[in-house]
Amino acid sequence: MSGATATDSTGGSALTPPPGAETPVRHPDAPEPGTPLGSHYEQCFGCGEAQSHGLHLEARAGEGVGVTAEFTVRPAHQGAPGLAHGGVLVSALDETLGSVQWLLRTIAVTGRLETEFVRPVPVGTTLHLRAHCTGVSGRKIYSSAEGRIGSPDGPVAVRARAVFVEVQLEHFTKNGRPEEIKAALDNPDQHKVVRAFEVNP
Ligand SMILES: CCCCCCCC/C=C\CCCCCCCC(=O)SCCNC(=O)CCNC(=O)[C@H](O)C(C)(C)COP(=O)(O)OP(=O)(O)OC[C@H]1O[C@@H](n2cnc3c(N)ncnc32)[C@H](O)[C@@H]1OP(=O)(O)O
Repeated sequence: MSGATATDSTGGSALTPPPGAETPVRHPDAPEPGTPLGSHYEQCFGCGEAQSHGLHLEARAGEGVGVTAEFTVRPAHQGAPGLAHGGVLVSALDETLGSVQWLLRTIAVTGRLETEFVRPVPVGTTLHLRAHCTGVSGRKIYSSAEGRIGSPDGPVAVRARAVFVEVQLEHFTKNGRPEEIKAALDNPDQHKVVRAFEVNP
């Protein structure tokens, strides 16, 4: 197997766009670079402003099909004493990579996500994240991300690559728990988000 490219059940290279993948195109109505993207769902663990247990990650539109985000590691995020839990860092990367959909105006969920932990991230650190789309192939959206310590030019602490798979709104209405689905559909702000993704609720 030496030198072979890792493959998966999809038959292709897992995390890099396959030959013939389309170059991602920023949607003409995507928010201007620097615009805060807000939350796609107020109870989201990654970005929800009403989620008291969440990461409260704040993402902004970047250049091209990219985003930037900040996440500050709090004591509740520890794995080892004084250091961020790896799974929490993966969540922050997942959320940042997911935010790229705002620029494509597509709803997609994480299919695969690979993370490289380059350095430990102490509690109190603000992680400066950026992510961009690297290719689109059918319903598969390929993207990559990195997180830097303390500033956008700080040392790299984490890197990730992912494949998101485009879904319809029914993905959530059919699979989610009825009480949260109802509350979300009753919330006018949620409808605005869905419209921003060009999906009919
Ligand atoms: C009520 C109101 C709600 C409002 C909400 C609206 C706003 C929301 C906005 C944005 C939401 C984003 C939320 C962000 C949160 C952060 C991101 C997360 O953490 S998401 C959670 C973790 N992920 C999952 O829970 C996925 C669980 N998995 C699945 O549901 C399925 O497996 C899914 C959808 C990923 C694929 O299932 P299939 O049946 O649709 O897929 P098939 O038709 O077989 O494949 C389509 C293509 O995708 C590839 N594919 C399928 N699964 C793949 C995978 N796991 N990895 C890579 N490729 C995969 C296949 O090979 C195929 O490719 P070929 O067309 O043949 O080239």
